[in-house]
Amino acid sequence: MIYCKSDYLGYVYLEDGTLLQGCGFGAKGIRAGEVVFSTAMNGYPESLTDPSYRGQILVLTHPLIGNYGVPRKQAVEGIYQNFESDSIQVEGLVVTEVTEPYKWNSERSLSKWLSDEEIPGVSDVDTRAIVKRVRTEGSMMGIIASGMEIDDPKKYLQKRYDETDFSPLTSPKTPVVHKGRGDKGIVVMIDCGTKHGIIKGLYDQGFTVVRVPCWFSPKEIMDYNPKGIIFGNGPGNPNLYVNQVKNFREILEYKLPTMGICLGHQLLTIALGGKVRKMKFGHRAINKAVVDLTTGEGYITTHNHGYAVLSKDDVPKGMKVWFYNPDDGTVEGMYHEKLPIITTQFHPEARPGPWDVTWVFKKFAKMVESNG
Ligand SMILES: NC(=O)CC[C@H](N)C(=O)O
Repeated sequence: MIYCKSDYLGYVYLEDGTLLQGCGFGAKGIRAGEVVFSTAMNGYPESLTDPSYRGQILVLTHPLIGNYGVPRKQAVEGIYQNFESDSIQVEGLVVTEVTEPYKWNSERSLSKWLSDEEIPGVSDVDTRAIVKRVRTEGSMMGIIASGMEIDDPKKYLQKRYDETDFSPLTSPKTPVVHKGRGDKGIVVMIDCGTKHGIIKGLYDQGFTVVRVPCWFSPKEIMDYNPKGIIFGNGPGNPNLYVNQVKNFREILEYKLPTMGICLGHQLLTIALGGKVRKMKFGHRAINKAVVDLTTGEGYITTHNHGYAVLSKDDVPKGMKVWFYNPDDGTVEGMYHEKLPIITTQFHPEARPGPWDVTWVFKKFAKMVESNG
């Protein structure tokens, strides 16, 4: 019998039959999801609240998680400065060891935060064993159980991650306006589950950012008379966003300066006739290298994606590869030959990673400026 600080056990079950026993922490409960891992050593408040993690059980490879606790939410013009959305988005969290916080601005412990938001956590399992399975077999469904036993795994694994549309859970129901400090005008962000870091990146350029629901029609979007359009990040399989892709095609006809980030990069690829496919286990980290093909420069960037434009063969006509990942050749950004369209698969807003590529927002602002 293992000793658990929490006094209750926890389990992680992988769809290939692997069962790990550890300790439960956070809320008692049982949830299913796609099992994914991130190698980020810090930034768990940002990662856990990133809506792109909806439907996923997150395994963190760094062995000590929780050291700096959970800060109080701070917002400027409705934009969170230290969280990516209102609440925890992951289905569950798996770590090696969960620690008590030692930081002046910590409001509560990681464990308390998970309890408050009814999210189960499991600690004291060999996270390397899980990562090795996922790396060799590919991403798979799994179950996390905290303070509960998994009676019949099949019961929980009916709903498949790849076939589920999570955007109704992560997109705002009505438009949200973040009034800018400058006079750069309005940009509309089509929000299927965006990170607040992206809104901040645009706001810092002086724009008023209007976030609209992911299913808004081109007319409803154009009624704002936007100076630019942003397709943000979001959860799930991009190939399920059929209606949005149809709308995007229509919006592209207006030839406005357009930027796609992560899911937005994928949806723009599909809208323009390219292909987005599932990766074996994805990129989730804050230290992924990308190379800018226009300058030859390399950058260290934040990633969270399980799908991608896998090679230049999948790039749509008219688009050029802008960035690629030197480890596996994934296309990590594109630009249009003639139209003002740029995309990045990585996260230029960085949070919680390095700020090497925040200049992408400046580039977008310049595109808007020169479009008049
Ligand atoms: N961060 C994102 O926007 C992720 C996009 C998509 N859900 C993927 O996993 O590839």
